[in-house]
Amino acid sequence: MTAALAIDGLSVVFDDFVALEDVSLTVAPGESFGLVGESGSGKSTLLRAVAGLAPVSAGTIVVDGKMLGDKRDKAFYRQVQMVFQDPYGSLHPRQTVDRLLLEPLAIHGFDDSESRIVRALDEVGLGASFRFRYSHQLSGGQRQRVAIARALILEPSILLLDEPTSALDASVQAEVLNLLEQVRAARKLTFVMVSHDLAVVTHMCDRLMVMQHGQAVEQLASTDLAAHRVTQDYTRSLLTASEGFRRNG
Ligand SMILES: Nc1ncnc2c1ncn2[C@@H]1O[C@H](COP(=O)(O)OP(=O)(O)OP(=O)(O)O)[C@@H](O)[C@H]1O
Repeated sequence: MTAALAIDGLSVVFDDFVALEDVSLTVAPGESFGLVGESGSGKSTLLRAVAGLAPVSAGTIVVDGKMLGDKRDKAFYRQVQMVFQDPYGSLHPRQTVDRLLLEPLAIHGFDDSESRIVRALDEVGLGASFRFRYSHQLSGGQRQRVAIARALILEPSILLLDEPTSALDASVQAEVLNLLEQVRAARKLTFVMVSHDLAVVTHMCDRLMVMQHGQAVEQLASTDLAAHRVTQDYTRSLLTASEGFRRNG
């Protein structure tokens, strides 16, 4: 079976700082793959490199059998969409939800925008009453639903999710994670999801990669992480830290 995403020997260097070094991973179609690791370990850089937002210094990225070059074309963004952590920064505050959803449809030349916008709002649980509100009038959770609708409206097969709920309150976080799970199941999407929260990744992802200092420490199934079947000391220390946090928190 052709992998949804195959990364081989990927390195990203900013000036002389090595943010990613020789990272390889393969994600199957319909799989949900997590990236975990301490702050600065290169998780976002990996997603950004796939999306064409970080410079690839070495290695290859193949999406659905197609090797990506330096520039991403329009077809790539129909296939791969990214959802960022901060729904305040990623949506223009003075645009209506309608305008925000129309923009990608116009760029890609869709002529059935009316029905697509109605369907997208419904799919993310917002409904028609939100259509002509401005994004600055929405809560963080509602904004993130709009960001998800905007990502889904082009019917991508892969979503790159960079800490999609970590800017939200705990209860809203759970709602948005549930929404993401629902749309993944309904549309048979492939997810690559960054989170600093091991519980979120264990819950949402089939497999995950642990990263440290821009390198892959190990890859394992979420069930193995949950059962503490890990091989590397660094992964063990992440587990201990997250459990300590939970006990004290
Ligand atoms: N455009 C850039 N120019 C220079 N350095 C960068 C750039 N983007 C990222 N870095 C550096 O690369 C390293 C990895 O950053 P990255 O954002 O990928 O980490 P992360 O694991 O996602 O961390 P966090 O969980 O805090 O978001 C960091 O040291 C960061 O400062």
